[in-house]
Amino acid sequence: MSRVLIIGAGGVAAVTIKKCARLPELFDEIYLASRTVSKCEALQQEVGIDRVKGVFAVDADHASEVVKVINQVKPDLVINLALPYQDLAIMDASLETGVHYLDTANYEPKDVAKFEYSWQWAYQEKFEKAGLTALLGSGFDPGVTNVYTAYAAKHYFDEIHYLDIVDCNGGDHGQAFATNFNPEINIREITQRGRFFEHGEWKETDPLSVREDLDYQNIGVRASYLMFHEELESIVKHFPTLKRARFWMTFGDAYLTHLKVLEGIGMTSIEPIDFQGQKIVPLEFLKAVLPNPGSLADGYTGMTCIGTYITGIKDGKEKTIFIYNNCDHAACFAEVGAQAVSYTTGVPAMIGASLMLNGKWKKPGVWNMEQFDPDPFMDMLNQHGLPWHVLECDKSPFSQ
Ligand SMILES: NC(=O)c1ccc[n+]([C@@H]2O[C@H](COP(=O)([O-])OP(=O)(O)OC[C@H]3O[C@@H](n4cnc5c(N)ncnc54)[C@H](O)[C@@H]3O)[C@@H](O)[C@H]2O)c1
Ligand SMILES: N[C@@H](CCCCN[C@@H](CCC(=O)O)C(=O)O)C(=O)O
Repeated sequence: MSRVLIIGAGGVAAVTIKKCARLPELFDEIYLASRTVSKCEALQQEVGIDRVKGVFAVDADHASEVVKVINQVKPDLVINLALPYQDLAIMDASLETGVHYLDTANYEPKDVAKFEYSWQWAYQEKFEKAGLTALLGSGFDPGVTNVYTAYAAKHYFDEIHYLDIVDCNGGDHGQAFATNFNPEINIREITQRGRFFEHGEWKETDPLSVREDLDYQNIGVRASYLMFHEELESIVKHFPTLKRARFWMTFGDAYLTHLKVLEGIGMTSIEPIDFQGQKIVPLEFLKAVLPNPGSLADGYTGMTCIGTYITGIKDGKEKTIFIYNNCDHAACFAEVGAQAVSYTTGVPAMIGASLMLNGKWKKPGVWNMEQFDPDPFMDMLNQHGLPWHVLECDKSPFSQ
């Protein structure tokens, strides 16, 4: 019998909770806590009070508040689906109360747009000594892309050398400009300098300055831009044979034009400004005027295609494979009332939690997804709405 506490009640949490609720043999008691308790109540109504046993208001910026909720619920596992700013406070609370931990995005300090694993990896010894498991980045990217890499290394190669993760949202939500997950986190990520790993060192590029036109399965050719994404950091550490690792995301011209204008006029800044006698952060204000990502789901058409190209050596010969998933926005809406970006994150969070609860992915310490056996995770992706495919490629599709 397992009891889980989910923290956060946004787009991703709404998918995870619905998926967990369908597996009573693993998630027999589900509790939900978030800053705004009315959002938790709405989800409880939707999913059913028999499955979501209790809801709580919590400010997860403070470990002491999370500890209070954990002590009331006494869960086996905390699933952190709030924002990256809360990761450390929730990890501290998990340690204090002796509860396992899972998240989907690595820690980022609110006042510096910088995300890296150093802060969370520093908890390794504490979790190990406490006999607790912390699973980091159980979304799609990071998450499934790490598992794809581990699966390829295990089943397709003797040694992997080149990795390119590609993330295409080929969908149309009909809005002039909107982000598909938390706008503040999304825009902070996209506007950073690009970074990739080559021959043992990290190299930087100007933001979105390197482009490849790539052909995505069931979508077509899309402009794809080199960016830094957090899974690169853990994957190059855990697969030291990699000579190069890069991440690419697609953006349309209209999206980039809006972003350029917003940046140009200072609306993406995280530096507080004075506004009518009050301090406000322009990016937080922008978040308030942009559509709520969850609201995009109704009427969203098209698909995402996220995958990993891997080139390496098998039996002395070089080869390239592409492992990917297509996820259809409208099908996600029909199934759980969400769009595909929330769905592709929320389902892997449920799968990571399942494997922790059934003991297949349980080991004291702090772990990235690629450090566990990929096979049970890959099986569950096929069973729970994110089927994957492996293409053997004649050659790598990248021109650089
Ligand atoms: N790995 C991936 O593939 C991937 C992809 C998309 C999003 N994500 C991550 O998923 C997480 C959730 O994204 P989302 O789109 O659902 O965001 P969202 O903004 O829709 O939801 C976040 C939720 O957290 C709550 N929250 C915020 N601050 C809080 C606090 N201090 N205390 C308690 N609750 C708080 C909000 O009220 C909201 O309910 C984010 O960390 C995001 O970075 C990961
Ligand atoms: N899985 C991604 C989700 C973000 C997709 C971002 N692409 C933009 C492109 C929009 C456009 O070109 O119109 C999007 O918001 O979908 C992640 O991990 O960050």
